[in-house]
Order: sequence, then C-alpha cells, then structure tokens
Amino acid sequence: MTTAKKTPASTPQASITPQDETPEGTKGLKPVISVIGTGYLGATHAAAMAEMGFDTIGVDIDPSKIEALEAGRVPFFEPGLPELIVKHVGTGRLRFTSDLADAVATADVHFICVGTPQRRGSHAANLSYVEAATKAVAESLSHDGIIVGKSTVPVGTAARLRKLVADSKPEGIETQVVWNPEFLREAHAVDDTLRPDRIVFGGTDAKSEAVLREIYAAPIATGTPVISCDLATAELVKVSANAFLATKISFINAISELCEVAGADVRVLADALGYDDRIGRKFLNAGLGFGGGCLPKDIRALMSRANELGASRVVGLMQEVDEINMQQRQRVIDQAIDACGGSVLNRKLAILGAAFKPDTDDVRDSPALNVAAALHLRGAQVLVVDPEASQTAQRSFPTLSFADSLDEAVTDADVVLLLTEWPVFVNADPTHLAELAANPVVLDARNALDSEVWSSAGWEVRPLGGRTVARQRRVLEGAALPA
Ligand SMILES: NC(=O)c1ccc[n+]([C@@H]2O[C@H](COP(=O)([O-])OP(=O)(O)OC[C@H]3O[C@@H](n4cnc5c(N)ncnc54)[C@H](O)[C@@H]3O)[C@@H](O)[C@H]2O)c1
Ligand SMILES: O=c1ccn([C@@H]2O[C@H](COP(=O)(O)OP(=O)(O)O[C@H]3O[C@H](CO)[C@@H](O)[C@H](O)[C@H]3O)[C@@H](O)[C@H]2O)c(=O)[nH]1
Repeated sequence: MTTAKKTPASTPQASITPQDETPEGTKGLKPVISVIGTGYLGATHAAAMAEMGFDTIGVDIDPSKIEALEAGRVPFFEPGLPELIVKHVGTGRLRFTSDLADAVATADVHFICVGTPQRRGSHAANLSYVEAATKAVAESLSHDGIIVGKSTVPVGTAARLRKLVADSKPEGIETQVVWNPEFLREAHAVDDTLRPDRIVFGGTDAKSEAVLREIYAAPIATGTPVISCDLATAELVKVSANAFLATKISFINAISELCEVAGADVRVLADALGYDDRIGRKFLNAGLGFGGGCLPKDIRALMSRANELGASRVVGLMQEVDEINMQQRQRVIDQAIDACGGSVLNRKLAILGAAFKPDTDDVRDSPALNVAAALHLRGAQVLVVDPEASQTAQRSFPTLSFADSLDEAVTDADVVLLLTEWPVFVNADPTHLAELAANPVVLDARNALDSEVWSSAGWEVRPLGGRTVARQRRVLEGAALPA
C-alpha cells in the first residue's frame, strides 16, 4: 500500500461513527483507485471517485464499453452520468482500460463492481464474475493494496474471496478483502453515489478503515453515517435492504388486490399509510410490481442462500414476495384480455413503456416487456413505445414491434396499457390521444394517471387495484360494493 503513513493502534468495532471521528492514518498521498467492471454500478462509481478527487481507472472486459467510456460516451442511459464522465476524462483524473494488470499495477484500492446475475436454472447468484475479477486483481498486485467488494453478494462470499486472494496474490504482497456494498438506484445513480444515505464498511481493520474513510471523506463530512461491521453483516445489510423494499412493494400489491374486490382505492390508502412516519409513503406505489437488475435476482439469491443456511422463514417470506410480484404481471395480462372482450388475438395493443422503471434504458427483468411479450404470444398486435429503452428492449425481444412515438403507438389501438410511468406518458394530452385510439380504453398498470382528467377526455380508465372514476362515482352515490 503506497498511501497510508500511520496505522492506528486498535481495530474498529461495529459502530456508527459521526463525521468528526475519522481515524488518523491516511494523510499523505491520495490513493489511486481502480474500478473493475464499468456497468451501471462501476461506471457511476468510477465517475464519482474522480469527482471526489481521486485518480481513477475503470476496467472492463467488454472492449466496446471501454471504447465508449474513453471517448466520454456512456453506453447506457443514466441522467447526469455522461456529464460527469466527460468532465473527468477531460480533467485527466478518470481513464478507462481493458488492461486489468496495468490498472492494478497503478492503483492502490481496487473496487470490484462486476455483475452477480441469477445463475441459469437456479435462484442462486452467479458468482463467477466476482470470483474471476477478484482473482485477476489478486494475481496482478504489484504492491500492497486493498480489494473492496461493491457487488451484491450472498452472505459468506467475501470470506471465501479472502481465501481465494490469499492463494492467488504474489508472495510478499499485503492485501485485504473488505466489503462496501452499494445502494444506488438507477435513474438516480450519480446523486445516490455522491450523497449516499449511509456507507457500510465490512471487515475493515484500522488501516483499510482509514483508507476508505479518506476516499469517502466528502460524504462523511456532510454527515453521512458510516457503519463499520463484520463482512457477513455488510453483505446482509445490502441484501436485506433490497428484500425489505421488495416486501414493501409486494405488501401494497397484495392489499391492492383486496382493494379491487372491496371497492377501495389503493392510492388513497397508500397516502393515508404514508402519513405514518413509521411506515412512510415511499415504495408503496401499487401496480405492475418490481423488476430490474437487482430486486428480483437479489431476493432469489437470498432465498437460495437462506435455504443453504437453514433459515427457512426468510425463504418462505421471500417466496411469497416473489409470487405476489409475478402475479401482478398476470393480473395485467388478464385485464388486457378482459378489456379486449375475452381474447387479444389480432387486437391492437399500445404498450407504453419497456424499461423496468422510468428514466433508465435498463430492461433487465422488465415487467413491462414481460407483459408485452406474453400478449404478443397470445396473438395481439403489440406496439411498444419507450423514450429511451427501445434499443435495449429490441435487443432482448427482437420479435416485438416498436413505435417511434407515443402518437404512433396509440393510433388505432384497441387498448392502451401504461406499463412504465415515464412522465412523457403520464403528462400526455388525453384528449389528443383519445382522437387517435380506435377504442379509448387505458389500463393504468402503474396507477399513475389522473383518472378524472383522462375520463373527462373520454377514456375508460382501468387502474390496477384502484377504482375507476365511474366506479368511484357509483360508490359515492351509494351503490353497493361488490360481494
Ligand atoms: N445496477 C444497479 O443499480 C446496482 C446498484 C447497487 C448494486 N448493484 C450490484 O452491482 C453489481 C454490478 O451490477 P451492474 O448493474 O453494474 O451490472 P452490469 O452488468 O451493468 O455491469 C457489470 C460489468 O462488469 C463487467 N465485467 C464482468 N467480468 C469482468 C471482469 N472479470 N473484469 C472486468 N469487468 C468485468 C461486465 O462486462 C459489465 O460491464 C451487481 O452485483 C449488482 O447487484 C447494482
Ligand atoms: O413503490 C414502488 C417503487 C418501485 N417499484 C418498482 O420497483 C422496481 C425497483 O425500483 P428501484 O428500487 O427504484 O430501482 P433499482 O434501480 O433497481 O434500485 C434497487 O436496487 C438497487 C440494486 O441493488 C439498489 O442499490 C437500490 O437501493 C434499490 O432501490 C422498479 O421496477 C419499480 O417500478 C414499484 O413497483 N413500486
């Protein structure tokens, strides 16, 4: 390690430390940082490290990603990231390479940001990328350094990686594997990285703790809590956070089903729950449910790992959360069939949204595309529109048809399905769209439309788990609730 000048005497215990208790020990040369894997997480982390003042080298095995990033182009859509990358490629503080050995030889702290997708044919996480990247870093070490895992991994992974590193590193080189899980959300990645809610360090000793505190000095100085704990706790904090968020969404979706049959309005209910600050309103939007590259695979990896470790209650809980989530997709498919009078065969369906959520082009496990593909397979003429994700969606679902504009998608549609609540859809002029559609029926699978406004413009609005305006009026006028 080229940077730490002084080593504090004691190893920190699990703690939440306020900003002004940063340990001594890293004053001097700034550590140079390598970031292994420059996808959604790694590219953002590398840019944020440069923004925090560190010379940073991003590494990826995908040469097309490196070529794009070196030229200041971000190979995916993430608001604010291109500006940050261009800025720091420009300042010379940030560079990208396919040469991992060169990056590791230059850097002191190596962040592992490669993917941990769901393993084929299993709920478990595929750890082959993390293992390969960590081993490659260990083998390439030419001076002491710290290996910092950021990828989301099942509990116990980091301890195994420590052994792998010990077996792979050159003789005489000192290194340590610690875990620093990442909580950024796509579409808010830059802000979440520069201004995180909390920072978790797992398995640090005094020296690595001091180096990490120096790296995160800027957010720590603004009061961001730092939680230092053992490796297993750090790994589990990350997975538990995603499990809790997924549970919150499936909870409200289960309640939405009850709202639908009882004639209640899930949006009003969620607002009322949200006023209780023990509950909070966030992640209580009922609808098509969660997708993306994190929540679905992380709850499944948790189920798999908990099962291995014999923690059966977590397995049961996550199984239910997953089932409720997947059932939401089926509910929308059933509603579309119902809205078409019993069959979607040869009916024209406008699908608004392909990304797993707004403000991203990520279509990994996208509920919208899942529904679009299922309806396409049932013989519907499906036309998908998305402001940013058409290209990524087309690559994953080449048999689906894509429109260039909202108007094109809605023209002559028998039913419109709002599946991803992009503002450009939610704020569209319903009067204009009603003139284009063959049938002004909209399935609001994200409960995002103003049903009064759309109804006034002539649309029949069918929300998922809420009441239609007509139904609200009937209820207000004293009509009996459905049995
Ligand atoms: N996407 C998010 O919002 C987010 C947020 C927090 C945590 N995470 C976690 O971060 C990890 C990465 O997720 P992501 O969404 O960025 O995935 P991603 O697929 O977008 O990026 C992973 C990158 O790693 C590269 N890679 C694979 N093996 C490599 C190797 N040996 N050397 C160098 N590069 C290699 C791939 O080419 C790819 O570019 C996952 O564990 C994920 O769960 C993701
Ligand atoms: O009330 C809500 C909120 C979200 N969603 C859906 O939930 C999914 C996930 O949304 P979000 O969590 O915003 O997106 P991600 O970018 O996948 O971020 C999650 O996954 C990341 C990767 O682990 C973590 O770092 C983040 O903290 C965690 O929020 C999306 O399909 C949303 O449409 C709902 O259905 N209802």
